[in-house]
Amino acid sequence: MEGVDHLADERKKAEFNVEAMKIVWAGSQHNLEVSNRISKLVADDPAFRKDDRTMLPRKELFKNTLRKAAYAWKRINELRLSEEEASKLRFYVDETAYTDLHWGMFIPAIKGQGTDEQQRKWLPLAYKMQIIGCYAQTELGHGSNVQGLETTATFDPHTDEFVIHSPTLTSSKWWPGGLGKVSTHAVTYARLIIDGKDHGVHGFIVQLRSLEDHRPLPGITVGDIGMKFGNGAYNTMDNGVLRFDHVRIPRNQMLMKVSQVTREGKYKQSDVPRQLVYGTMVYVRQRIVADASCYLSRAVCIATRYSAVRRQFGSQNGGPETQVIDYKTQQSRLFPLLASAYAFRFVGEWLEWLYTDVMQRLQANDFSTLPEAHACTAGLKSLTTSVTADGIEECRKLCGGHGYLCTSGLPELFAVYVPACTYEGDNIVLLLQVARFLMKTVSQIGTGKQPVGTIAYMGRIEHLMQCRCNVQRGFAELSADLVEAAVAHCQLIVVSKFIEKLQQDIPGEGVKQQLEALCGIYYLSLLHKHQGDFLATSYLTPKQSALANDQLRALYSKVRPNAIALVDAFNYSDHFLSSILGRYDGNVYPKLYEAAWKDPLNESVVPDGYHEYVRPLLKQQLHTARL
Ligand SMILES: CCCCCCCC/C=C\CCCCCCC/C=C/C(=O)SCCNC(=O)CCNC(=O)[C@H](O)C(C)(C)COP(=O)(O)OP(=O)(O)OC[C@H]1O[C@@H](n2cnc3c(N)ncnc32)[C@H](O)[C@@H]1OP(=O)(O)O
Ligand SMILES: Cc1cc2nc3c(=O)[nH]c(=O)nc-3n(C[C@H](O)[C@H](O)[C@H](O)COP(=O)(O)OP(=O)(O)OC[C@H]3O[C@@H](n4cnc5c(N)ncnc54)[C@H](O)[C@@H]3O)c2cc1C
Repeated sequence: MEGVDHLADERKKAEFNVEAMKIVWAGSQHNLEVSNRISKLVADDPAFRKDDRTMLPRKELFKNTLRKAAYAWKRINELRLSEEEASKLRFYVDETAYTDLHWGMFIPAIKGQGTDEQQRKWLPLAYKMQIIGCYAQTELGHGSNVQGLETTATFDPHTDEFVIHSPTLTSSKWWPGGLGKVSTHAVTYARLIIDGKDHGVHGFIVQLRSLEDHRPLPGITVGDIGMKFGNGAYNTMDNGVLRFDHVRIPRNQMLMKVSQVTREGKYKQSDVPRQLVYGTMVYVRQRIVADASCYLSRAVCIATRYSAVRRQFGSQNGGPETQVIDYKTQQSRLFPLLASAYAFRFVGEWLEWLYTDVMQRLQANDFSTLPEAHACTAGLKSLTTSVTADGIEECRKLCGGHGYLCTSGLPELFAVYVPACTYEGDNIVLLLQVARFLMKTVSQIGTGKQPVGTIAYMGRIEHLMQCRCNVQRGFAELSADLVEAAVAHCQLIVVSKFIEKLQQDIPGEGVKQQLEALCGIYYLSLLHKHQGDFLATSYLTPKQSALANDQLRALYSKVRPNAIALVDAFNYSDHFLSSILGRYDGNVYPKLYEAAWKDPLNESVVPDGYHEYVRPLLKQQLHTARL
């Protein structure tokens, strides 16, 4: 029935102020107001339609993305949107595009690694989109091992230029988003060679395409790497391949904040750590953590609403069947994900603060917190993206068969999100970085250095103080266990930031109580999952473990009546969710039925191909049957 809220009874059960929770989720009243305004702007504009995305062939899909990106840019300028509003617009348009890399990596790379003079030259062009850039680091042969990149940038003192070259097939740049078909420029990572000496990997601004006719410049071979996983999804992006054949660029196009090459060909290093060349990745990892809660909450919103609509079994005396959300098994799969969405929101806020703090310290030449910032961004990126990708898939299963339909919104959400486990650093490779940081900390505790920040707790673990460890010895052999330790460390950060959030003043009737329940679900479900480890190490007795499980079940019951309101607090419009199962009004069945008839396959009653391929079979069967 149109206009009826099928979830109204569920909404009436809420024991807290949903509007106040919306503010907590958004971060502030101001953020909520901006979100509401921009979300409506996008939802009301037919140019941002996206319900046909999974059905479009690649070329059409890609052209459509170009159209949307250009239109978004036009609206940003017409409406004079601020950076914050423009970023929200990108969020609600909800279509991965070359612009993500231009704004999200190309510009930050120039800002982070370019000198003031380089920034003055390149940033105004990039801000006005008079040049469009990408981040060309990964190659066919190497992604994780950045120091293994093969592209060379050889200094030519006669012409004061670098010669950028791809010496092997495996040195071809491979994967950069926006590179395939759109970017005019790339921040390109290459080995700096001066006078035959290899100075390692550095960033260079290289023009790829003519600003007149968009054709590749001499010496450049560039194109798209082909279709990726899923329909729609990440195929709106032109991930590219790029080869250089002795391409010359002026010396001043090497990004020279961290190290410089003089006119005479002298290599000079600033006082800053060389790891700052990796700074763009730290920035983006932090952004990815902030985004994880958005993707997870979106899937959880769909699965929670549908679980309240869907009924199976349990009818008493001809009454309605049981809502599947009332099954404890459904709750034990769904509610920890709901709790994780909130937990990731708060840890994302904290990581943004940490990143800002580190950047301010770097300005003042204080590099002391850089290793911790690297470990936190790498580890939390790994943890939150893995849980989110698995969580989206779990939400699909929680929606039964209908979750497998594209109109549920979940298949595309999974396909567009799952590469986050790989890009910006493979999740295992990043956890190994955290493990290395933890082992270094242990070795420093042995020398009497007190750990601070997110590793302060290690100073309170008695037996660690007796440990003497060499970071390399046994590291590879024990790496699988060390990765588990790294995950546990990151989970501890998430839990502690959730608890810190609860220590703040949180207005709104019942809001804090709901967050306390979710926080409990978050850490108790982790404890439940890893109870074998806790029991084996005697951190818990079997009795405590059983009590914790009882408490967890009690919290599921506490959250149950509030579940719909807790996902309403994410404040997602139907346009943004793009899911029949997750509709705000819960009017699922008529809409599923209606949508089926819109599938192109149903445009004709007899399908194309029937006469060539089906009818001959049927005729043959008829003939056999007569025999
Ligand atoms: C129009 C409207 C507006 C629109 C607005 C849009 C805004 C969008 C905003 C954001 C969206 C962003 C979109 C994202 C899309 C993502 C697309 C994907 C991009 C990519 O994938 S780019 C490529 C990423 N590649 C990687 O991540 C590679 C992974 N590998 C590495 O990072 C490293 O090589 C390593 C960490 C594995 C290191 O290996 P190795 O041991 O060889 O290390 P070394 O190089 O020798 O260094 C050792 C030393 O350095 C420390 N270290 C390492 N990394 C860092 C770091 N990043 N920062 C600080 N320190 C670092 C390491 O710990 C060692 O230290 P110690 O010697 O132990 O002390
Ligand atoms: C959708 C998408 C977009 C991307 N966009 C960009 C972009 O814009 N710009 C760009 O430069 N790059 C981009 N990339 C590339 C991306 O950054 C790399 O794919 C990523 O860093 C992983 O590197 P790899 O492919 O070399 O994986 P590999 O390192 O080859 O990983 C293969 C396997 O080996 C394991 N492994 C690797 N090293 C170790 C180790 N030391 N110890 C234990 N196990 C290990 C990994 O865990 C993994 O299981 C993108 C990738 C994708 C999928």
